[in-house]
Amino acid sequence: MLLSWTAEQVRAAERPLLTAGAPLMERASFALALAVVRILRERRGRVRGARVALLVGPGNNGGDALYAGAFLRARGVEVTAVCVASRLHDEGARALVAAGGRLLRPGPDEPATDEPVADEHAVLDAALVLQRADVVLDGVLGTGGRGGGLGGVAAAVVERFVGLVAAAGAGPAVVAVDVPSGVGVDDGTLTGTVLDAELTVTFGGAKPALLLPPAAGAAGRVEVVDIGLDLSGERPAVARLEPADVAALWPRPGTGSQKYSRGVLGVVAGSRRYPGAAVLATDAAVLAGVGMVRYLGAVGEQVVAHRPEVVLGEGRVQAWALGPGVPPDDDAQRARIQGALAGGEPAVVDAGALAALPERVGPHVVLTPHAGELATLLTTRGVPVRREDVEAEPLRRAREAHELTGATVLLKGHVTLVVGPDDAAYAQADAPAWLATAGAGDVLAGLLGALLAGRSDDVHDDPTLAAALAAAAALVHGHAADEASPGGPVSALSVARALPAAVRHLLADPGAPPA
Ligand SMILES: NC(=O)C1=CN([C@@H]2O[C@H](COP(=O)(O)OP(=O)(O)OC[C@H]3O[C@@H](n4cnc5c(N)ncnc54)[C@H](O)[C@@H]3O)[C@@H](O)[C@H]2O)[C@@H](O)CC1
Ligand SMILES: Nc1ncnc2c1ncn2[C@@H]1O[C@H](COP(=O)(O)OP(=O)(O)O)[C@@H](O)[C@H]1O
Ligand SMILES: [K+]
Repeated sequence: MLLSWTAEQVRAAERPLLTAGAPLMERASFALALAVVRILRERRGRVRGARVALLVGPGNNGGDALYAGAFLRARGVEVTAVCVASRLHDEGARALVAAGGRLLRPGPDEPATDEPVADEHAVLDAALVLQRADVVLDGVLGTGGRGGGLGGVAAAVVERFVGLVAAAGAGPAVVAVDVPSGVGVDDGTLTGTVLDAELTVTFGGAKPALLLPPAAGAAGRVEVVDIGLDLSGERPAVARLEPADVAALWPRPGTGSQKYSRGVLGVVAGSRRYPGAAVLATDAAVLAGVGMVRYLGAVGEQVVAHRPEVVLGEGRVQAWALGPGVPPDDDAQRARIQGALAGGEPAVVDAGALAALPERVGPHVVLTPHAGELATLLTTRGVPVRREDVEAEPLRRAREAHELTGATVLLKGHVTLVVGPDDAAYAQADAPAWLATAGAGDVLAGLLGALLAGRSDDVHDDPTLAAALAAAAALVHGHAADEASPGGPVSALSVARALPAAVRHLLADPGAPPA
């Protein structure tokens, strides 16, 4: 599991070590320099003679970059620090200069003020230094940053540099120091000017912005460096499940299992207008490995024609998947959905079922909206927001929906967020963008329903488990998309079809990357 901690948690964990004189910045900057060396070897074979440019802000984040620069000088790298703040980490700057590095000061401003930049030529010179480098280290702001993007000379230099790279069609590798400078470190917001990185080297533990959309998109690959912080007593702010976690959560049949003990999933989905949603949700549930699927709705014949394993009509179930392909004016399905939710079994509430949600439910109910549906849900409950507002602050909006409804909330997107009780939050980035295709959400509803049915007793005992199961379903969904068509387009049906292999691979070797 990849865990992240807030800036305050990390600072608190650093304090006793700094008091004891632990060389945290040396550890951080040395690891950072090694990451740069690896990239230089990959990019140009040789380290000696390479060019590295540092974007340096006023605090310790800039200090990390400067010390890393001094290490790189010792390996024969040409290092230029572009200092974009009036203050500078003095010892770091001295170390770099002593090692033969160069300091460039394109302007006097602070990193995020709106003051006009005095000298356009100096900005262009600095941007050219960055463009001509093999690697650029972004050390303007770290956990001391207040979000909202860069300003002043930092923004001017970064914008100019990005323009030069776009015009040239290629540029240096950008490595963010701890976080991409200017992101909302704790909430993952991304506004204003932020330099996109291909790698973020982060210290002590990941920060929420590295996992959360939209900021995570600017972070690239994330490498966590252990600098000796003890965060074991802290509750992580945001977690990301990895394959081994999913293997531990997935229900496996034993020799004594029979179909009822493995769990029965009730599916209320589809309509004459949208029969495909019922087919996809039931298909996914069967293929995810549930004991039995019961279908309730108007298109049972089509469901059974496609999946003869499915049983039609009412009966006992251990969990529900509700809502795919159910239009708002379908009174019969709406009544079934409300009846199902009244029964207290774990349930997935998707698409058309979101409008039938009672005022309050428990966390054993998992809502699976996309951003537009979450905006509608919040708006109907007195928080008027638009889809763009949800996309700008997905964690905050998903939390609001959890607080207003009591449900576990899975917010779909390129990164799928799950929030549950006790501030639990997961951010899963397992899906290729090809998965953004009609019907993919219906597959997720069936798949998650199957998982809830298989672990229904455990969810009854501890409803907070639903959040981890929802995150696990998002991971499996993404792996199934990769399995269906590695690196290429997928149809929702092919994703459902790939579920048995995706689950098999995760259970057999959870350490292996997706196909
Ligand atoms: N504390 C430690 O011992 C360690 C810290 N480390 C590094 O130190 C970083 C944190 O350093 P700092 O606390 O010095 O903070 P930063 O270097 O992130 O920021 C420096 C200062 O910039 C100013 N600032 C922030 N946002 C601004 C804005 N929008 N406009 C203008 N000014 C703004 C603030 O006054 C802030 O203190 C971490 O991200 C990490 O890179 C690492 O060296 C590991 C050890
Ligand atoms: N850019 C993206 N990259 C990866 N996965 C995505 C992206 N956009 C959407 N998805 C995933 O695709 C699925 C789409 O679901 P949904 O919006 O409900 O579509 P539908 O209702 O057509 O099934 C979700 O699981 C979502 O997380
Ligand atoms: K940074």
